[in-house]
Amino acid sequence: MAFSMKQRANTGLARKATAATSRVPAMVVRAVAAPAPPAAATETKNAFGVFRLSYDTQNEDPSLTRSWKKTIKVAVTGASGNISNHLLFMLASGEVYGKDQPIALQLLGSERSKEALEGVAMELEDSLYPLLREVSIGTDPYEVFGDADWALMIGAKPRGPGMERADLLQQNGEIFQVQGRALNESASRNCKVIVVGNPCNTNALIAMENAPNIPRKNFHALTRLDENRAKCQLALKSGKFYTSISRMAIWGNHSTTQVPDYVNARIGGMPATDIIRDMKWFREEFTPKVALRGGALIKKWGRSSAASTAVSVADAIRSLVTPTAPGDCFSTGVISDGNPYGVRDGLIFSFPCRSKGDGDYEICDNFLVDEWLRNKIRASEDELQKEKECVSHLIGMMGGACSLRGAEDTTVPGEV
Ligand SMILES: NC(=O)c1ccc[n+]([C@@H]2O[C@H](COP(=O)([O-])OP(=O)(O)OC[C@H]3O[C@@H](n4cnc5c(N)ncnc54)[C@H](O)[C@@H]3O)[C@@H](O)[C@H]2O)c1
Repeated sequence: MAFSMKQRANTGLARKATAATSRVPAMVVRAVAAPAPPAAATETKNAFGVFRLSYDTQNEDPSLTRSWKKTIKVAVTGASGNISNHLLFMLASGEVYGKDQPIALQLLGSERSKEALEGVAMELEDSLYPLLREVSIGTDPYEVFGDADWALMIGAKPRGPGMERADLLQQNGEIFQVQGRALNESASRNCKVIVVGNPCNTNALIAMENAPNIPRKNFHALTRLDENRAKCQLALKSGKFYTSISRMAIWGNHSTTQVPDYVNARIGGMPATDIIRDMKWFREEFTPKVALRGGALIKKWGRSSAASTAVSVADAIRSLVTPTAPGDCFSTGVISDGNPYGVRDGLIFSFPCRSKGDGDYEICDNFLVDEWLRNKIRASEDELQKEKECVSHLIGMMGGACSLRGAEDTTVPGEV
């Protein structure tokens, strides 16, 4: 296989970075705004495009590439972190977007993870994936999101000792404000965005509100891991294989207020409650087990889920690029505007959704919401509203007061 590794042209970088500077972010400004001393200029130059791997398609066997689609650009943040360490190789292998879908990976890291990011690029190069047409790395989101068709936003800071949820919302919220603006400026106008970094619902809201040029519908918060965990518990309890489980929806926030919906779940096409005839188990074991699964894993393993999270990101993408089976659904946190369940507008809220496989989706409108479900959904909605008020200054909203300070912590310990 022929390929070449090229240093990126400096002129293009300088042009874009300067344009970005005039528009805001501290991250970018630091790198290029002021008349920079020579050392800083060199650093900026090297911070992006150290690796740019492009295969020479001219001399390739056309029988291999003739049926391939147009290359898509996938930006990934937190690209040298634990989740990405699994996900990037799944993306490059073709098992997510399809075996006829070439991709370009555009990887964003933080200043601290620059070296590690180079290591990731080297690993990708050495893996010789034919569908991986290009790898580029950087620390400037305006550059890295350039023309991205997908943005998988995984990078976030972990919660430090003694840090409250409100502090985490602020700290990571600022990252998503900057990156939302960068998406707005640089990404494809129909970029699909999946936010993984926690607190993912509110981070997705912040990114969305800072990216008015991209449709609000295109922003997702990852709740697919919660769905997969719920399916696993139903499979274990019923003794049926997980592929027989359908309509397993997660409602609300990716926190312990999330609502794994056993009311509408099916096992082998039958209501789950007809197969597992134990309402006490559903309410007192199933529901908390799913919501607290992340914390339980950390206790056993000493770190938060990475491989299963990567699998769930892959599942979330596949759910958007392949048609949903008739009657089934997938869970994803999306904008609540105009939803059929009376959840207030303006929140990123997990709903049961379905897709035609064109990258878009609609919220399923035929889920039964009984009183138990309604009360749980309302509690998660209230929590998301409070989170929104805590970050009002990051989304151009006036007058929000953060009532989460000192409140009960509903985030799985160690998950953020
Ligand atoms: N939604 C979910 O279901 C789910 C599940 C598991 C983990 N998570 C969250 O995913 C996030 C990542 O988890 P991980 O295990 O990969 O963490 P990690 O600490 O291994 O990796 C995070 C990476 O992000 C980078 N980073 C930090 N700030 C950045 C910025 N401003 N721009 C770009 N990169 C930046 C860090 O340098 C680090 O390499 C965490 O917030 C975690 O809580 C979400």
